[in-house]
Amino acid sequence: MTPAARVQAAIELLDEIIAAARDGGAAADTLIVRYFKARRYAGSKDRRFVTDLVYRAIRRSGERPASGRAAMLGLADDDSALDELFDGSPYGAAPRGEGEEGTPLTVLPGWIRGHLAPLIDEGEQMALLQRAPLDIRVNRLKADPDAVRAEFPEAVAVDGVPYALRLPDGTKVEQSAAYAAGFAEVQDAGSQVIAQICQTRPGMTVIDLCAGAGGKTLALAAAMGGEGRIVAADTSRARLSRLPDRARRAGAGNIETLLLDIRREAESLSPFSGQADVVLIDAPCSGTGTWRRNPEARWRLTPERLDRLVAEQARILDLAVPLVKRGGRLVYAVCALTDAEGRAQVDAFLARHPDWQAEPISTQIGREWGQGRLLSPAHDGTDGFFIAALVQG
Ligand SMILES: C[S@@+](CC[C@H](N)C(=O)[O-])C[C@H]1O[C@@H](n2cnc3c(N)ncnc32)[C@H](O)[C@@H]1O
Repeated sequence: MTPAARVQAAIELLDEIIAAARDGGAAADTLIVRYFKARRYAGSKDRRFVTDLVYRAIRRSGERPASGRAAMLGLADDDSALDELFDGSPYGAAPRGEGEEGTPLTVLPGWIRGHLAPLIDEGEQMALLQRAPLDIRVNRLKADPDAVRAEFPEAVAVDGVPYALRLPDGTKVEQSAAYAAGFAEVQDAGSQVIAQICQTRPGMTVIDLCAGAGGKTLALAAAMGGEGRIVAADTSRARLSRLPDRARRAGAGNIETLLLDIRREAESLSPFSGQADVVLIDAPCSGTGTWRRNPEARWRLTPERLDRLVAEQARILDLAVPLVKRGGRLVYAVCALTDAEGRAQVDAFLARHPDWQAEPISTQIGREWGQGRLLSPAHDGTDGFFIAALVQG
């Protein structure tokens, strides 16, 4: 493909990604794979070049662009070599029209700013344009950090997160011997902090109520040394079905999965009433804290969707209450930086359940925020999270 044809391909792909974001269609990664499957003439260099252009254009557009062409022209505004490729050559992008404007550089959709925790000021918001680091968690069920570090000599430790290692961007973790042997999992250091805050110990009964594919379940299992019981529950069969294989690879033999029927969760959970030493709610959320990793997700969130998520989080929190045994803890986490999902959500929970209180969280990561802690990309170098530990008074 000529350089100009690559620009045109990026424009076409961005058109598809914009439409999918607007209409709830497939994710950008999926659309990119499909696009190149149907265009076998594109070589690996073409694919890399086009994909890089697409993600650079997505990253600099907090607001959903009007079109793929507008998004690419916006990118070309800051890159004269790219601008010259709008040359009208065969298969290439048409030259810029008189007064034709590109999408302006924005970090976030305008409406979300007023919803973010005030700690996430404009300076902190800029960090959401950067690329996220690549972290792994050493699986202490099978390996020790020194052995894993020997396989990744450029890894650096993450302060306050004992089993986390930060790797150079592009490290092929999933092709490493350490990964194949179950010695390491890819996991953001902030996610590892959530598991730490759960303070799970061998012999406990633990319910991971929104377990997904089990990223945090596996970290909880590692802290339990394989002793005790972990129930990994979720309403998504697709996500939950990935957990048994991951658990086997990690050597975690004490995890059971529980598929929940949405709105009938209480029925399936009733056998665990008053049983759990720890319930973790890693709730469905806006994902604002992970927008560095999923920049296109900024185009999918709407005020209405945010309201629905907040209501669902409150419902799940209330579902968890009867499961926690006397003296047990409920850990609530969202990878979100909005107050409605974090600080205000927990305040509302405590108002609904006056016999519950928040426990101080002892970790050097993050900042105290309301009755919990806020981790942010700018302050902590992790994904953004709000976390609270709740106990019955
Ligand atoms: C943030 S994700 C969990 C990620 C997971 N804990 C991990 O570490 O990889 C939120 C999960 O909540 C699940 N979920 C949504 N509504 C739920 C409900 N009512 N009960 C349980 N799980 C629910 C979603 O299917 C999704 O997997």
